[in-house]
This record gives sequence, C-alpha cells and structure tokens, in this order.
Amino acid sequence: MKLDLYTLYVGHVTTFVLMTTILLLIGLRYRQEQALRIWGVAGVLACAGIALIALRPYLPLWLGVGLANCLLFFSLMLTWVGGVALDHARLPWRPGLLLAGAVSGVFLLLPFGPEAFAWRILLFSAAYLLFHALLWRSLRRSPHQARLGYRLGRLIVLLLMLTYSVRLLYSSAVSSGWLANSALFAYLDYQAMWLEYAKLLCFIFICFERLEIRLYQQAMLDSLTGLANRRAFHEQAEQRLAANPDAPVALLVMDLDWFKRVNDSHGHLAGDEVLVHFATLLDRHFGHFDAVYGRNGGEEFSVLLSGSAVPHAPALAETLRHTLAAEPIATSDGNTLQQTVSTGLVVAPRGHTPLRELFRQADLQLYAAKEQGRNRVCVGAL
Ligand SMILES: Nc1nc2c(ncn2[C@@H]2O[C@H](COP(=O)(O)OP(=O)(O)OP(=O)(O)O)[C@@H](O)[C@H]2O)c(=O)[nH]1
Repeated sequence: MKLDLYTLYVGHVTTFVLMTTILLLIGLRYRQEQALRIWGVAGVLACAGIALIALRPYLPLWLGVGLANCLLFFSLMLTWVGGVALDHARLPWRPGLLLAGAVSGVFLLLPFGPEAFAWRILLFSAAYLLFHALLWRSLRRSPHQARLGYRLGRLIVLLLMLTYSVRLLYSSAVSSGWLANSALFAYLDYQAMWLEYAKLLCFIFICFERLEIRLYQQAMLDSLTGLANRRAFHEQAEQRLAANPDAPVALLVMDLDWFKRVNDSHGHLAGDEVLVHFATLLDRHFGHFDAVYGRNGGEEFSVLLSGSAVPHAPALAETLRHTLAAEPIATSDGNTLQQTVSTGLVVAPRGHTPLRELFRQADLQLYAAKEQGRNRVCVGAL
C-alpha cells in the first residue's frame, strides 16, 4: 500500500491542532509552567506550517513551501527553548532566533520547485536533528532528569532523531523525483508524525510531573532555608529509624540563642538572614553524613544521625556551635551579628527508640543547655 502524503498532512494538521489547543489550554491554566506556553506557540507555528504544506497545490510556492518551512524552523527552535524553560530561568532566545533565522535564510535560497525537493528535505532533517539534539541535552541536564517524564521525553526525542537521520541519509542518496514518490519516505513521515504526538503528550506529562514536584516541595521544604520542614523531618526520621532498628542513633535539637533580640534590634529580615546562615552551616556540617536534618520551626533545628556517624555526634555538635559563634554574620543592611546556638543531644544504642522519646530527651538536654547559660552542647543517653 502506498501512503498518500497529502492525506497524511491533512490528518496530521487536524490532530496537531487539537493537541496544540490542549497544550495551550493547560499552559494558560497552569501559569507557572512557562514551558507549556512556549511549546503551545511552537505547536501553533507547526500547525500553520503543516497546513500551508497540505494546501501547497492551491498556493504559490513561496507560501506553500518557503514560508511553511520557515514557520516549522521557528517552531523547532521554540520546542528547544521550551525544554530549557522547564528548569532554567535564562532562555536561549538569542542563539535560538539566530539559528532558526540562519536555517530559514539558507532554505529560502534553495529553489522552491520539485527539482530541489531532496535538498529541502535534507536541510529540514539536519535542522530537526540539531534542535532536537539541543532539546535532548536540556532534558538530560535537568535536575529532574531521572523522573519518568524526562526519561520518556529523551527516548521519544532520540527516536525522532533516529527517524530524521534516516530521512537525512535517504534524501542525500536519492533524487528529488524518487524521494517524492517513495513509500519509505512516506512511511518515515508517518512514523515521525506519531512520535510528534507522543512528544506532545510527554510534554504535558512532564509539566504535571513538575507540578507534583513543586507541590511536594511546598509541602515538605521550609521556604526560607530550603531545609526539610518539620513534617518532612519527622517522616524521614521515622523511616530512618524503622530501616535500621538495631543501629545506634543520635538526635540533636538546636535552638538559636536570644533570637528574639536579633529580630527586635535588627529587624525580621536580618533575623531571616541569620536563620539562612545557620541552615547553610548545618548543610555544610551534616550534608556529607548519613544524616536527616531540618528546621522544626522558628529558630529550632534538628539532626538525626545514624550508624557510624553516631559516635562523632558530640564532636560534630561542638564544631558547629564553635563555627557559628566564631563567624560574624554579615546582613544585607550592612551590619554584622554574632549568633550562638544551644544544643540538646541524645544518643540511643538502638534505632527502635520512638522518635517522640528521642525528642523528649533531647529537649531536656536543650533546656539544660539554656539553663546553664546557652552557647553549649548538653549530651544525654538513653
Ligand atoms: N526573623 C524570623 N524570626 C522568627 C521566625 N520564626 C520565629 N521567629 C522569631 O524567633 C523568636 C524566638 O524567640 P524566643 O522563643 O523568645 O527565644 P529566644 O529569643 O531565641 O530565646 P532563647 O531560645 O531562650 O535563647 C521570636 O521572636 C519569633 O518571632 C522566622 O522565620 N524569621
């Protein structure tokens, strides 16, 4: 059976219009996903380009071939920019516009007639490969690249690149007349069309996945310091205790000293900066240990250590206390502040001690540290 290219194009444009409309509608509903709107515009340009190609027998060549393909080049560029917009604030508009403009310029220099059909396919396939290689790279570089949507996206982009590589090789090997009547060429177009639909669906899937990530972050991360919030800390700590019931554990509860005075004398903003400074120190000291740590709320933080790090817990708490006290904190209003921290630490020989009990004992030690004059670590055992 021979596939008719024009029937194919009409079917393609209809489905593409429908899918692009869905993409744009979702993009307008979820305004935080800039990528969806960029991909939506890419879809609109692609629809216009494919519609012009489908209507080519009734249009002048400059419109049905020249402008149609230029629209497709700019649509390709937007597909890449949308991929970058998923995870980066700086979008590659300048190189994107330059590349799309350059490819369009070269395309417009080619004759529009059937004799140059193979050349046009060759140039289009090369541009397609280039923009999709860039899109693949932006999906690969994302911090969420291991998520299902990103993996699927990369797979679909790779399959599309494979299809267009065959198209490119084929168009460089045969004549224009042969290519225009080739069943293999029509088949490649058909395959690319389905992969394009899969790509659009995958884009939508990625954006919903990102929405889920964002909601998770809002629910589990402290918005000021970026550390785990109380809920996340408790969840992770419970999991850690359940996973290693026979391993020793240590819980540190840390509370900044006289923090109310910081707010009262220097303002809430300076207070926030002190909290962020302390969170950074916490990250620096415990980030490379097998530790769960977070902000309990206010000026209180906690750390759960398990396994081989437990014997070092008192020394680690001392080092952190000393580092905080020794480093003046420069605030954005030009002041420097000194801050200290009191720590209650409890060590338990086995992980199946309930978290509630660990907190109760660590709080008692914290209370003792405050009572004894602050800026100290008090250690207890269970
Ligand atoms: N800037 C800022 N302040 C906060 C935040 N959360 C809680 N606080 C303030 O932290 C202060 C805690 O004060 P207190 O509980 O009296 O404790 P303290 O002054 O640190 O005294 P001790 O703990 O006894 O050493 C209050 O003034 C709260 O308003 C926050 O997110 N940002």
